[in-house]
Amino acid sequence: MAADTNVPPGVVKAREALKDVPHEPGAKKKDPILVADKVVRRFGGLTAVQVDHIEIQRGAITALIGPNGAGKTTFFNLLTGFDKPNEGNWNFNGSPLAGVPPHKVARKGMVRTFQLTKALSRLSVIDNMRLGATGQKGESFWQGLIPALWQGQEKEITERADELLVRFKLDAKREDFAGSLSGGQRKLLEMARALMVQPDMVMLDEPMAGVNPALTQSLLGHVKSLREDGMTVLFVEHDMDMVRDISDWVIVMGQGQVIAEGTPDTVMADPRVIDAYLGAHHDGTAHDSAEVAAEVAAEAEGGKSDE
Ligand SMILES: Nc1ncnc2c1ncn2[C@@H]1O[C@H](COP(=O)(O)OP(=O)(O)OP(=O)(O)O)[C@@H](O)[C@H]1O
Repeated sequence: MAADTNVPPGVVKAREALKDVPHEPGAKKKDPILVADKVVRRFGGLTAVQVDHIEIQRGAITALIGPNGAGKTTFFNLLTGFDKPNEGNWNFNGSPLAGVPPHKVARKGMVRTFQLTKALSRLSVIDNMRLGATGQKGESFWQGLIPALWQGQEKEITERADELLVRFKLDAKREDFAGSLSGGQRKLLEMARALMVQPDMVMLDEPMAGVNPALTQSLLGHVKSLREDGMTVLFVEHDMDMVRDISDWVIVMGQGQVIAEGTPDTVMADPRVIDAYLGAHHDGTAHDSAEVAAEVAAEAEGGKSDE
């Protein structure tokens, strides 16, 4: 069979790496960049995360989906050092990361995006980018500590920031307050900021939330370009169109656990996944599967306008 010359090399590589991976929770990958075991996070009596085993394929785009309250954000926070687990271990690029603080996690090459907070909104776009070079979320950290960290590398950091602003078409907004950007431009800034540390893996928290349709394609294009640049992407998203469009692999969480894994089409047709969404949102009345699938799709659509 002739190779499809229109498929970008990053996509071919990711598909090849995942083609024989079984579609089951905790499936082993050919070349995992991240491997986590027995990660548990409890809040009082509630077990928010209880992930037995998870592997993320290097160079692929993996979506982490699941109904509200499934534990996706908590799991992201644990992996990136912003929260501490009750139990569990994980390795990134072969080095253990449990207990490592966020800025060190970022320097090891794993970085997550953050929604722009109030403090960050009051900084200019270029200052947000410079702050991204520390792998820090910002907040109280930026005031005192940053200038010291910048000494000697300020020029290099600013040059990289400016290059990224051009790539993400935010250069005209360089001096504007980040708070003045539109929803979509904020998402672009969040992504550009994360790239300041030159990561191997980027974790995106709801990259499409609040994005106007005019910027949707541009955002999707930027996420796909990360894969073409050899980066691994793990993202949490409720927008099922986006999940279907850009993911090589989908991992589904339900009640803190991984309940399904596979390619987007397999996962979205999986009765366990449909049940998990219905269990979280509906009264449990029996439906036939076509009706249920339509409801899940409608919920995903509705979820978008709620954000
Ligand atoms: N700091 C906290 N204190 C107490 N409970 C928490 C805390 N953070 C999360 N939880 C609870 O843990 C569970 C998992 O929440 P989490 O936000 O991780 O889910 P999610 O899958 O990201 O949901 P969503 O899609 O709505 O963002 C929820 O029941 C939530 O109420």
